[in-house]
Amino acid sequence: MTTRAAIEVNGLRKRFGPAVALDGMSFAVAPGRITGFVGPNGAGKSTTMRVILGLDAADEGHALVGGRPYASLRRPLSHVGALLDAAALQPSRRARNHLLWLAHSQGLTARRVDEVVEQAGLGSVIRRKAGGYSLGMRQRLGIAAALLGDPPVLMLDEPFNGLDPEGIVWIRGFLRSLAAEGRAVLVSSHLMSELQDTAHHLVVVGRGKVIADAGVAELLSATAGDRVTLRTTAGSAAASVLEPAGATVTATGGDTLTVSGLATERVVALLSARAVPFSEVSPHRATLEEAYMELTRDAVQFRAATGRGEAR
Ligand SMILES: Nc1ncnc2c1ncn2[C@@H]1O[C@H](COP(=O)(O)OP(=O)(O)OP(=O)(O)O)[C@@H](O)[C@H]1O
Repeated sequence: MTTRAAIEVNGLRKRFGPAVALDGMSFAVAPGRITGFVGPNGAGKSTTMRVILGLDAADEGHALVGGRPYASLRRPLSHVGALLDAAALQPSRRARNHLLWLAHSQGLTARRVDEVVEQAGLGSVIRRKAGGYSLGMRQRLGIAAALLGDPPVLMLDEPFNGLDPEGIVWIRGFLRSLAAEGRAVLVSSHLMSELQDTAHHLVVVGRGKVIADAGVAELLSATAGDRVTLRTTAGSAAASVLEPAGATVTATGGDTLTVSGLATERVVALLSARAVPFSEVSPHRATLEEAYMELTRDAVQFRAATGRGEAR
């Protein structure tokens, strides 16, 4: 038996005039884990989320939440909670009233509002006007709103935006606890370092389609390849021993070199045999940032021009 995906996006295509926003976007989001949704500016992340929520219509393809189109969901907040634009608030309305209004529209109680306010850590400020909220507080308010209907699926567009370091630590733990409860959590972000410690799975997109759809651990090991990090004060001596043995040696800053083409043990053996001093030889550990840069190298729409190259 196959478990139905919490979100299914299938062959979405969408143009805005001449601009192709989505060009065959397809992926699935599983319950019980955090799926990072990452890609360069303009890759189509927000448009995809808007199509899933029925806020934009796709030209082709379809998106399902819990196996059904969003438009067919009765009381949608109990199926999917979303934070798309934290700034979209009525500034003169008190934050609690904003949540009460949403709750009543879905047949939910004021008690539920108080629960999500506590969950989002807004207890002390919830009676203030939303217009006076910092971006971080707005993000928390948006998350509280997304949780109102206790939905099995959560979709958050750039939820780390505007959060201070404490807020970032809070949201990482909070998202993990939501996934541990069995919910599907789709999070878009540019903060790859945050996703490294947060997401279980990544859907990497560029120019309106999926470039990679894989577990975080899998992506990291594929990026690390067979590279070895070597720390030595005798860089030239090390290169003259390792290169004839088939290695490619690249200086990566300070006394650190990256060696590719030889296994870690072989590097240690060769350097030791020729008495080349070193303080570290270890398998290269890729960061998610590196994996992302490699995957999106060809898909970036707006990267600073180098030399006489074009920006596009
Ligand atoms: N309402 C709109 N009208 C015209 N073009 C649009 C509209 N919404 C999105 N686009 C275009 O569609 C493409 C995808 O945009 P989208 O906002 O979905 O990307 P994104 O990955 O969310 O980017 P970012 O990380 O910058 O938020 C971009 O080229 C964008 O300019």
